[in-house]
Amino acid sequence: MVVFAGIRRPKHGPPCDPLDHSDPTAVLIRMDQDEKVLGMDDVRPGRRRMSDGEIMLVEGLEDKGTRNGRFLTLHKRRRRRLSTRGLHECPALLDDLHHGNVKCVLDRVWQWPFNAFTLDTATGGRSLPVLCVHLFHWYGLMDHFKLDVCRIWKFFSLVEEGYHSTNPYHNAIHATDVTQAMHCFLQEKKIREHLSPLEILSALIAAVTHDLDHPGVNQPFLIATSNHLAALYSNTSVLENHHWRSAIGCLLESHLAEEVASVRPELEKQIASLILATDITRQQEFLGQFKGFLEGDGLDMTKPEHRHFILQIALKCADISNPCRPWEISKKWSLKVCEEFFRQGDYERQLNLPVTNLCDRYSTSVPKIQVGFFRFVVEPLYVEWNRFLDTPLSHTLMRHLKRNHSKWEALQQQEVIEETRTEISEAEEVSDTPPESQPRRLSLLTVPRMTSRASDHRRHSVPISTAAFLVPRRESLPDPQRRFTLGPMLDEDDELSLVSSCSSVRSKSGSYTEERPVSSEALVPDLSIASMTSSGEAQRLSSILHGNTAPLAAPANRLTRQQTFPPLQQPQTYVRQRYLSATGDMRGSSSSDSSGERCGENKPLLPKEKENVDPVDAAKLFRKLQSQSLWKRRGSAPVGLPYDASSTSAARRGSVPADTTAIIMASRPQRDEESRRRRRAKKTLRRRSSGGPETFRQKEASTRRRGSLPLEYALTSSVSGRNLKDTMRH
Ligand SMILES: Nc1ncnc2c1ncn2[C@@H]1O[C@@H]2COP(=O)(O)O[C@H]2[C@H]1O
Ligand SMILES: [Zn+2]
Repeated sequence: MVVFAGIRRPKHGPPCDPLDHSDPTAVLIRMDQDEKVLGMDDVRPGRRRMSDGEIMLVEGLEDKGTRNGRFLTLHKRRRRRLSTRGLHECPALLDDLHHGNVKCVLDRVWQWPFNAFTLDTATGGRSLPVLCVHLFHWYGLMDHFKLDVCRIWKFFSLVEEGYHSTNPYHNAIHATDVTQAMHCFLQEKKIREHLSPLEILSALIAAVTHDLDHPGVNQPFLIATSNHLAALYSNTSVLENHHWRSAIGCLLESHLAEEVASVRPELEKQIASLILATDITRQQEFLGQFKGFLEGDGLDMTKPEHRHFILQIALKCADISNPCRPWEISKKWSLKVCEEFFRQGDYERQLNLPVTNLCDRYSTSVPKIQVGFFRFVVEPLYVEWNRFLDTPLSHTLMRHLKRNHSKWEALQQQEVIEETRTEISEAEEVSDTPPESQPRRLSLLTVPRMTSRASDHRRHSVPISTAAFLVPRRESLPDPQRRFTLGPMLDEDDELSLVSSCSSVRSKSGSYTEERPVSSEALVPDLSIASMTSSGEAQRLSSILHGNTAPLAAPANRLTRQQTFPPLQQPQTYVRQRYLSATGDMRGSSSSDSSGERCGENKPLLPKEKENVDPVDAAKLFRKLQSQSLWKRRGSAPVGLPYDASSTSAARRGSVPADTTAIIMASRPQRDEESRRRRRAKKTLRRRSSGGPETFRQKEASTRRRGSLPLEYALTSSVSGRNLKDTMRH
């Protein structure tokens, strides 16, 4: 044991032996696979079979083991055991195997090439509580704060439950990933040496709860759809405020709050401040301050405020650390985050809202998004982080970041070439086909979406109800070919994992299921945060959130829980009020941010409206409400602020009337795009018919003109403030 920041903790143990002699299960499994004594299909009904993930994990471990010869003796043991026992006769052994695998992953939890997906598979989807309980033990927090292990487990289970498993990206695995990254940063000497147990406790809880109850859409979307949270937090750090308040809700409900009563105010303050710092729109603010410290008097880590600032930066880095993971892991995260963006774009399209550039699967692509994100968001922060740490870990991060960046750039280039080729072949077709019937082409490297084809046809200018009857969209390449093109980007697993559990999906027979009618409820399937109940309850929630820190009686606990996450079983009479709804009675409730940081006061909310309106009229009603309530909504830009209509994202600010922007944005870019397209096609044809050689540069240039606003624009402006808010904020 060594003493660490006043806490007792075990030393790093030697790397565990995955096929430890005391772990007979692994032996049995290996025999099953190698010698086919027990085929997987032979497992009797009712017995538990190994999942694919478990088999892969064991195979991976075995490969390593058998090559270096460490497990030779096990081969002997294996034979002996097999003759006496079969896996199917003792399914409980699989639990041991589970534990062996989990232990193996956890023993490497301090290493950077950590794969949260592997831990999730090994733990049967419980990576979040497993990792956190492990870390709490590892740091000695259980002993130091005399925490009850059951309450700790309950707390992390609640947190896990609070993440939406239906989100491709903002789910519990992302929380696990960020917490592990935070753990790595906390191990860095410059930081570790000075941290107090309370700071470690706050940092870990903040990391694991930093996106709690994330709805899978960003703040501008919540504002544009008049979500009650936007009003509750005055359109300011809406999600981040909700995340930290949800974290406090879990502390209360698990009764962990009572166990840390002596430090609770400080703990809550730190959690709030750390989570609020993850608001990506505040990146410039933090970066400027960080640079100031590094270039000026430096940071004095003996000062609590400096330590807290570094923890804020550490959490921000951990939150966007996926580009710094090894390529295979990083790529997986990239695909997932883009799929979430694209889903939001689909919702926006269905609600007749202007589609955020970054979220439009038809006009942007994963490599494009990644290149912009790496260049304008991740690198600037990590350059400074590396300057501060300057350790083997930070060098490793930078190495991965650069390598991954180059790979995305190469993929983007490849995409440009593919697009150019397709453009030429399309141009040839154009000469025979009237322009009106030309389909919109998908980028070759977009995340595949296995939803109804019908939704692909829908355009802003086409009424939702008629969209389903349009002629199917043609693609430049037949499906199998598209798949092939996606080869370097996606493996089978990626594709499958991107299937939305909520969208229409391809049925087993291969046909596509019907698209659901458009209603705000259907659009965001798991938006539990919007499940506010009656105004009375909302008021009680408000009082709990804003300062009533007295120990809660049971009903109050239940209330917090109910407001934060969807009740497991909703009463029959429960009326959901999402998007279009807010509670009139809440007007009087007051709000104060106990952290004193960027948390807005309560403003009068929209008139009470039920969400279960006629789905066909949802968009109409939505626009009406928008215009009715606009004067009440506060935004960071005044309502009448002139804005650049060419920027979709700018147009989507909550403070700008959604109805007018929807009209402008729905018609303008499309018309422009169409006419540009025709001009381009004609030009290409002219060039080709005149027999003039077309250089690559020319091709590239013509391709670049395609689509709506280039990502670079959004991101560059975002760095200076405005568009980043609208695009990146999740
Ligand atoms: N690989 C990525 N590509 C694009 N955006 C990302 C990527 N990783 C993280 N982000 C964005 O950065 C944001 C950081 O905070 P969030 O986790 O709330 O939401 C995240 C996403 O919106
Ligand atoms: Zn996050």
